[in-house]
Amino acid sequence: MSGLKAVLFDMDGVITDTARAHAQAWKALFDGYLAEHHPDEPEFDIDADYRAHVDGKPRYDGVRDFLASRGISLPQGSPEDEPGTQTICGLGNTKNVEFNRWISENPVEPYPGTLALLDALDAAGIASALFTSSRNADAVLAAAGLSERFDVRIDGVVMAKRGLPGKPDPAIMHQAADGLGVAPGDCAIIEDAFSGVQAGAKGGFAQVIGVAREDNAEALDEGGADIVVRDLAELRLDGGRLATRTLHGLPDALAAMDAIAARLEGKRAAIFLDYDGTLSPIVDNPDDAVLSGGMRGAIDRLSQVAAVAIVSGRDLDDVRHFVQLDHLYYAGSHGFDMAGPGGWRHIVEKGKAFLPALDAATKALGEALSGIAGARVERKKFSLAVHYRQVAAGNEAQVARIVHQVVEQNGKLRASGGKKVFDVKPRADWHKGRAVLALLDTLDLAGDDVLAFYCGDDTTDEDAFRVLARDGIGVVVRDKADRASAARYALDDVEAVERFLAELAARIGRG
Ligand SMILES: O=P(O)(O)OC[C@H]1O[C@H](O[C@H]2O[C@H](CO)[C@@H](O)[C@H](O)[C@H]2O)[C@H](O)[C@@H](O)[C@@H]1O
Repeated sequence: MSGLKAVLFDMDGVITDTARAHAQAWKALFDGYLAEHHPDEPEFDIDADYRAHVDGKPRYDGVRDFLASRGISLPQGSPEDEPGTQTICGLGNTKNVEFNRWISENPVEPYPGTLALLDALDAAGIASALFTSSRNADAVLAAAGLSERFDVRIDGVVMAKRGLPGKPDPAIMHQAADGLGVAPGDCAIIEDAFSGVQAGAKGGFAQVIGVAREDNAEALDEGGADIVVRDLAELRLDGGRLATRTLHGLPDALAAMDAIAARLEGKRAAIFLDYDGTLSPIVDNPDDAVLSGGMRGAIDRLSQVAAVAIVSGRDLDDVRHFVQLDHLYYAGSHGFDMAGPGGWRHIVEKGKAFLPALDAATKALGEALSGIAGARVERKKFSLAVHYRQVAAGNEAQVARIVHQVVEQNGKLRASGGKKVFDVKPRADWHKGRAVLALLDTLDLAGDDVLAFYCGDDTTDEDAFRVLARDGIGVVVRDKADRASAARYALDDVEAVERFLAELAARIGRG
């Protein structure tokens, strides 16, 4: 197989975090329209309806397809129709007003993993281009500081001028490849929408990469993606093709100490450490996960030469009790609850609204799991964990079913799988990665003169690896089972973490 000559990127949800802005704008439009004209129809489902009917499509196609899914048809109208006009175009224009309001009121952030991949493509001499059905590409790229980043850009405005059909037709992707002078068979497509991966699969491209930031990996796979990742930080170039980074394939952080030290030169260090499975070995009973004296000493020495914070899924008080180093910063409940020396405390405001939902889920899960021996519900202030390490193998599927049922009925929470645990967290845009960024800000460490490290072992740590994918260093603790990871280095086990922290402290101390 020859190497890629170009990679073609979709925009919303692939380059910028604007897919949720579209989803919210569509919801505002359709909920308003349905309430007024079809009050018996259920509201627009921001996940299911968004993905099935509007994601990735040109604006007016999205209006038509969603309304058709509810058996509603409207006249097409014209693009000049005022927002609010009862036509396909009029409703599409209303959605656009909502979308533009969102981007004027919220920061538009490029994903660090995408920027890291773009850098790697530049370094390898592989061209990149952007295609999007959006007519707002100018505004979105400007807000993200990426106006000049792509030599070739085919957007919704160009599509309208050239009369190009929308996805799942691959015309827009072919035009982007043409613009670069590269044949489709030498290009990879990166897409987060079902209609987009379908288009890529039809279009004769060398590789189609699906980006499943939510629980839609299976759908993208079925749509024709060759590789599905959660974030582009999980991709690497291998022989000129895109491949997934996995725990077992990542370079060892101890062996790469010289390269790591070189990146530290002239910089201050900020070290973020997960607790279970990283600082203390995984044990059967969460109450027994004590920190060894050796590890405590290594963390303490590191904290003399760098800022150190512990970022855990555990309750804040619980993890502080295990670590027992009062001069460190801590983030508990997956980052919703933070504390530091001198009585500093910061509770993430948006977490508070979820306390009743967490209370209800704790009660429902406690009752539903009471008949399953070994199942345990651990409540943290802003999250909860359902442990099944001590559940008989034959009953594990039942625990999973109960957790998913309770979470679905609750509606305000989401569950993710970890090491023999389901972490149940608020359905809010907050996670360990956001907590790391917030702590860097708080500690005045958010500049270019700081190199941030994050060490972790489980799926919830991937959020932190992703935010540091370009400007920081993610180090993941390997597991027997391989899986994709956004980290850049790996360590074998908790002992290796201790050696790594000790070596890091020594090198920072010397340098
Ligand atoms: O973010 P972390 O600090 O890694 O916390 C993640 C969860 O860790 C704990 O559960 C895990 O470790 C236990 C003790 O080794 C083990 O018994 C369990 O199977 C693991 O999933 C903790 O109890 C949870 O609250 C954390 O969410």
